[in-house]
Amino acid sequence: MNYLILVRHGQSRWNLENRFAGWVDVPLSEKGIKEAMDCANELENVDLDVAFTSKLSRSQETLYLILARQKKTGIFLHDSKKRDEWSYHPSRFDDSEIPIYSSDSLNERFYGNLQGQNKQEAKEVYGEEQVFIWRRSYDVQPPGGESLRDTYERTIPYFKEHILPQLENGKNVIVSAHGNSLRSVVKYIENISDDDIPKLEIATGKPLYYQYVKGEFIKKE
Ligand SMILES: O=C(O)[C@@H](CO)OP(=O)(O)O
Repeated sequence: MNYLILVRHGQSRWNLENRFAGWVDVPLSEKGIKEAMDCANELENVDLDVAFTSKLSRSQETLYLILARQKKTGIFLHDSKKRDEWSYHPSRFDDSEIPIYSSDSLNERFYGNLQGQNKQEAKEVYGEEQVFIWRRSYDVQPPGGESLRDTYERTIPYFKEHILPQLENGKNVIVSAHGNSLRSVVKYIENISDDDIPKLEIATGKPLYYQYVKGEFIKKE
C-alpha cells in the first residue's frame, strides 16, 4: 500500500504580512521555516519515492527542509528537450536520492490585481463578503485573476497526467504546494462539491496523508 502526502508550504513573508501572494515569489517567513521543520520532523520516518512541487520558492523551500530531515538528496528534473539525454535519470538514483518534478500547474491561484494588496485593506475597500467570495468561492474570479475553478482546471490535468501514474506504480508521493492548488487536489480526490469547497482550509506546514488503495484515496489522521 502506498501513499500520497500533501503539504502546504510554511507561512510565507506575505502570509505574515496578510497580503495576497498568488504567483509573487515570496519566501518563507522565520515562522514558516519553523513550520516546515516541524512538518519535516513529523514526516521523518515516512518513506518517500518521488516529490512534486510548484515553480514558487516557498513550496520548494518547504520541500527541501522535509527532504533534508530525511537525509535525502532531492534532484530536480527540469523540463527540457534534452532532459532524458542530459539529466541524471531517476533509474540511476540510489536510495538517498529522490526525483523532484516542478510545474507551474501546481502554483498558487493567480490572484491578478489583488497580488501584493493587504487582505484587511481589500476588505475595507471591497467589503468583507466580496473578498470572501474572491478568496473562497469556486467560480468567481478575483479582478484579473483565477477563480478556484481556473486553478483546478490546470492543477487536476497535471495531477492526472504526472502524479497519479506514480501512485499507480506503487510509489510514495509528496506534493509540496499552495493553499489553493491543494484545495483543488483535495476537492478532486475527496470529491468535494462546488458548494462545500468554500469551507475547506488547508493549514501551512501540516501534512495531509492519504493511502492509495486500488484507485481510491483513504484519508488518515
Ligand atoms: O495569498 C495567497 O496567495 C493565498 C494563500 O496564502 O491567499 P488565500 O488564502 O486568501 O487564498
